[in-house]
This record gives sequence, structure tokens and C-alpha cells, in this order.
Amino acid sequence: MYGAIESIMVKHPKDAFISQDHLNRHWREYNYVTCPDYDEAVREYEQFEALLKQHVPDIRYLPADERTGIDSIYAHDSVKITKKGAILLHPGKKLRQGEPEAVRDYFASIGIPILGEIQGDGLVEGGDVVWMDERTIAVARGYRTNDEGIRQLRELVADIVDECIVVPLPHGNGPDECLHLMSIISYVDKDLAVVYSKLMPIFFRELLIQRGVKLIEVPDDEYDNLGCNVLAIGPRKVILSAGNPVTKRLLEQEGVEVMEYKGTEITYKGTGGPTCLTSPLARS
Ligand SMILES: NC(=[NH2+])NCCC[C@H](N)C(=O)O
Repeated sequence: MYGAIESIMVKHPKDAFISQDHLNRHWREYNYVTCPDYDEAVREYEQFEALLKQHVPDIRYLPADERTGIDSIYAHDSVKITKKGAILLHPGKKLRQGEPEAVRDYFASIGIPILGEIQGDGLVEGGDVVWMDERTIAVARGYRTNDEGIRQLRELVADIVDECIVVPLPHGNGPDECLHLMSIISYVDKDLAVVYSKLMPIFFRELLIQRGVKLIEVPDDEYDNLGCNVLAIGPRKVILSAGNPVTKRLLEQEGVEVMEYKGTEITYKGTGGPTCLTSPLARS
């Protein structure tokens, strides 16, 4: 989605990364590229947060929670917001499976209704679910989201969605690596998206083109630097992790306003771009 964000949920590194000591103990099991520097992560986050504050009227902060680990900084994955309430998801990454319960409690405290949840053998992560328009969603079938999860999701959205397009993901670098649908596509406007076509099934790429979406192709090295993960805070207004000059230039050529933050610690090392760091609660 690309409508102006009116309300957004995030989790501050002080509540997800906790401390340098906590990061030192956990980054390996969470499969980070290397250990984030805590102080630098907090500085980077301040810059990221400042961009959000300039453009988003309402920012909500998930509190620290014992049931969650360092990946909970990526607030996008444990919940999906619909017009009829929130869907609590069930992450395929085992270490993240405590996150939806923490979101449930937080939403109860701020009065956000729950539409339903993915349960049992069903697995779905937020990064695998993309709104293509008001009544169409694309959901990836990969290592983080399985067939049973997709079946449950379809049931939950049956009366709000006309079509649920399933996009199979490739094996890529294997089950331990984070590969979401949002790793390979970010909408920046109704008719414009940033994509990494190499990992995209042909039918899906053709469908996007057929739907009138112009594709901005992210080069390989910028894909590795999360260049394909771009947060639209409004139509043609985006936040991008710094160090993706080609993607930035291509976006600007399409008349997109690009704002950057340094994301070495909070984005690159944990493989989570600006869309992963946020969960939009309301868009216009
Ligand atoms: N929506 C996203 N792409 N989130 C990225 C999450 C990264 C996180 N380290 C994980 O493996 O789960």
C-alpha cells in the first residue's frame, strides 16, 4: 500500500535489542549478518524515527516484552492490519513466535480490535503479505509462510478481499535466510513499485505489468543492502536505507521524493528494511 500513513507502530531498539550484552548473546541464533552495535543502532533509529515524525501524525511504540527477542524490532511481521481489525500472524521463524501475543496485549491496551489469528500448523509472516489494492492481496508461499497459513488467511479476509494471489518464493539462500515477498517488491504508488525480478515468478511480474505497475529494477548489490525494501509513507514519498544510490536515482527519475537513514545496524545486519521496521496501522 502507498496511501499516506496516518498511524504507525514501531518498536524501539532499546525495547527489542535491549543492550549490547543482549545483542552479543543472541545475534548468532537469530542469524544476523554480524552483531549490531547497540549505541549506533539507537543513533540510527533516532534518524529513522525523525523521518517518521515529520510525516506520520501518530506513532505507537510496542513495549519491551519478555516473550520477544531481538527480531521484534521488525514490527511488521507479527500482525497485518485490515479494515476490519488486526490479524495476528504466526511467524515461520520459531524464535519470533512469541511476538503476536505481545502485539495482542498491546492492541488490547490501545483499543485496536482483533479480526482473527493464524493458528496451529498455519504459518504467516507480515513480510509475506502485500496489499496490491483495497481488495487484492498477494501472499508469498515460502519458508516463513506455508499453505495452511495461507488457507487460514484466505478465510479471515474472505469478505474484505476479492482476490488473494499466491506467489511462490524460490529456495534462494535456504531456509535460514530471511526471504519475504517484501524482499522483492515494495509499492511506492498505485502504478509504481521497486522490485527484484530475479527472485520473482514470471506470472507475478507479468501480472504487475498487466495491472499497469511500472517496475523499478533494483541491482544485485543494492538488493543485498535492502534497496528493494522501501517504505512508502505516502504516494511517491518514500524512506530508503542509505547506500542504495541506483535505486534512489531511479526512484527520483519517476518523481519520487526519497528520504534516507543510515541503516547499517538496524537494517543491514538484521536483514530488515524500513517496511519491516514498521507496521502501518492506518493509511488514507
Ligand atoms: N518484513 C521483513 N522483511 N522483515 C525482516 C525480518 C528480518 C528478521 N531478522 C527475520 O529474519 O525475521
